[in-house]
Amino acid sequence: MPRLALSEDFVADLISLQKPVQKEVNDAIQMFRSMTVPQLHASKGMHLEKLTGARDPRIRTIRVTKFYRGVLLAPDDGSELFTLLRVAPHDEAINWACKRVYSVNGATGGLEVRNVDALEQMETYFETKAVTTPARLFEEHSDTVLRDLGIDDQVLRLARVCVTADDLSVMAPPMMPADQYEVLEFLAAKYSAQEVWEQLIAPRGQTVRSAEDRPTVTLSEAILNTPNRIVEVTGPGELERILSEDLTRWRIFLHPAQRRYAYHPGFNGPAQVTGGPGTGKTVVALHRVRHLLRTGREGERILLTTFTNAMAAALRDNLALLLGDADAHLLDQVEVTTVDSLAARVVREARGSSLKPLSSPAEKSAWTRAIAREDLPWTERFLSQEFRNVVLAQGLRTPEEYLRCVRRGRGTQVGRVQRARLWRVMERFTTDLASRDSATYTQLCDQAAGILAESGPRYRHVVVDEAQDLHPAQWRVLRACVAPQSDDIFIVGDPHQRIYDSRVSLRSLGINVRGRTSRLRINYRSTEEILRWSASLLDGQPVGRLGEDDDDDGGRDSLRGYRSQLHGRVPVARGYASQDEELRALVEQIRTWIEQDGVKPSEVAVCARFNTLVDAVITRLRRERIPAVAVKDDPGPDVSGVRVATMHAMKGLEFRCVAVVGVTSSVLPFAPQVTPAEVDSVQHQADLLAEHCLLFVACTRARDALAISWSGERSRMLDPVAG
Ligand SMILES: Nc1ncnc2c1ncn2[C@@H]1O[C@H](COP(=O)(O)OP(=O)(O)OP(=O)(O)O)[C@@H](O)[C@H]1O
Repeated sequence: MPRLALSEDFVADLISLQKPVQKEVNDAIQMFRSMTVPQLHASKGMHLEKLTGARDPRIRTIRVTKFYRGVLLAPDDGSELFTLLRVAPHDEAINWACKRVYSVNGATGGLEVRNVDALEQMETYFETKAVTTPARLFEEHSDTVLRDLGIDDQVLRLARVCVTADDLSVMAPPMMPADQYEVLEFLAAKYSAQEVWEQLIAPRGQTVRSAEDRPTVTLSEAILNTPNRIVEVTGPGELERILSEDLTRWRIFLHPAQRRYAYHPGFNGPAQVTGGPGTGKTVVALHRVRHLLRTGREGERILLTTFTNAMAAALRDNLALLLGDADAHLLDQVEVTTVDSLAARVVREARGSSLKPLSSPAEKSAWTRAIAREDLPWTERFLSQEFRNVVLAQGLRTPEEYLRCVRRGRGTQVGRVQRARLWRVMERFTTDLASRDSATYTQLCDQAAGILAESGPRYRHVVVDEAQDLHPAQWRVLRACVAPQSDDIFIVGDPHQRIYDSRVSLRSLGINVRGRTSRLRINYRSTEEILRWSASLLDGQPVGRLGEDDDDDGGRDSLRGYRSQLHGRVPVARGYASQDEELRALVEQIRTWIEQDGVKPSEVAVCARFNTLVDAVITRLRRERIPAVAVKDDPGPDVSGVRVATMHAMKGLEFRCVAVVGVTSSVLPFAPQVTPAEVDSVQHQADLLAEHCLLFVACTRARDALAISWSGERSRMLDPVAG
């Protein structure tokens, strides 16, 4: 019987087909699998055909419907493993198939494809273009070094005529083989050959450094070496699972960098994956949960946390999708929640009744009460930050501890006498709240961490999404939930998306990820144009590493090597004389997206800094007969209408088109949110950075199109992009 594998491109084609055609494809595949190889070749129905003019002699087509053809790679290594490469209308399939050549990457041993016709044209073009330029992009690397990294003859010739990184990007996949392109991209970004080896080749299991010494890899071995782009159909239910209607690519094909951590056989302690927006960190977290469930013991419990209840609901749905029917019974072993909800429950169970979490305005009033009748030099904001960022962050319990502590992350000096006064005010604040059966969320976490530390761990594994915004008290809850052991905590997050004021030294909290960290660099969500544009909003901003505050080595994170393989329009940034004009232009923009570009209203989002503008946008859109809904009302996926939200509420979401409105100097940065430098210079920097990150988060939600606007004076935060 022939064996069958499906390529990523085939799966993408299949997803885009109408249901009846999908069914016909499914039927054809079933028929294919039920025949022997000789029957297959003889079958009139299948019409397995060699193509005249195909550049790769192993390429065949089969008949799927009257109009559609499947493109196959037939084995030439004595195996019976066929790979379905595409399914497309007849002419398109033939045209595509004739130009492709499949080969085995010399370093990764994976199967790769190129558009050989297009690359040959590029060779002629760049050879002529480069004649007058002696300096070449890869001149510091010898042919041997490039070959050892998997670069083959044709790609080597092309690499030698590249003068700039832009020359290389013209030949991005699907034109150039993806693994080889990635190597060249890293070298062009000034990674050394050694770093490229360590980051791209060694993780694929290659141990032999020299290309000359490596054994030959057969076609079927190469197919099985490419789980990031090809999946073999194994058991009888497997095909149905792959073809199921909820099919999405992230469930099947992981980038090697994603797979390496998601399916790591076992970390000897906490592990961490970072990466810019859209690099698939949540996807990795979900696959890690699946791996832990499949390899763990029966009944072992897993805690999967994220930042908001809406995100927890989405994570739960996606986990159920990933597990599918086959592993659905494992879902009961996973609790998906926010750390705050978990903490509130732990406290409620311990007290026998719940504490009411305090809203921000109620907290401000409580501080006002605590300082009433005293002539103190501190504002409510200063007190609230001191309580949250020093007392609760360090879990201080007594005035003596507070007197002795190092006030990490605070830029003001506070002497002994002042500390004693501050402690009294904070004590009054907590007593007042306790008498009202109320507490801030951070207090709840602080209490829950204490309760859990005494009662002992409750889970075998903890997996944390959106880790960048967790407060030390929340980390203590997580640390106490699971005993220190192998695979105890798996963390994913992006310090460039830190929009709440939480600086943490994970090491000091007993979560040491040293030697078990990885970074993702390919963005699967947005176009390269949106990515570059958004990343430059953070140019020069001092973004610290995830989980390291200034007391660690204070190193900086960076978006180096962060990129997308998708391309589209450059974002538009435009100012207007009045808000009315700005909203009129917004309506026009949304109409263009929906009516001309065919985008569904629910795939369009508008976001603003505050709810007042969110409400104004909704009213305006509805007045113009464009359906609009507020994200905070939690519209399900079936509700139509443009999504409108504050920038904070955009965290973790994604849309095809995003408009960010009201980006004026008065709201970004928002002065009341930024501690004046003279009050606390360290806090000032942290607050300003959070404002920059907020705009960055909003912009990086866009997949295909991004429009930014303002009325009146433009925010200075747009200076790097708007000229
Ligand atoms: N291997 C993959 N193949 C195809 N699509 C992927 C892959 N990994 C992630 N994606 C898609 O990329 C998008 C972003 O993924 P995800 O939300 O996991 O990224 P993230 O890094 O958590 O993003 P953010 O930090 O911006 O919230 C999603 O649409 C996801 O389905």
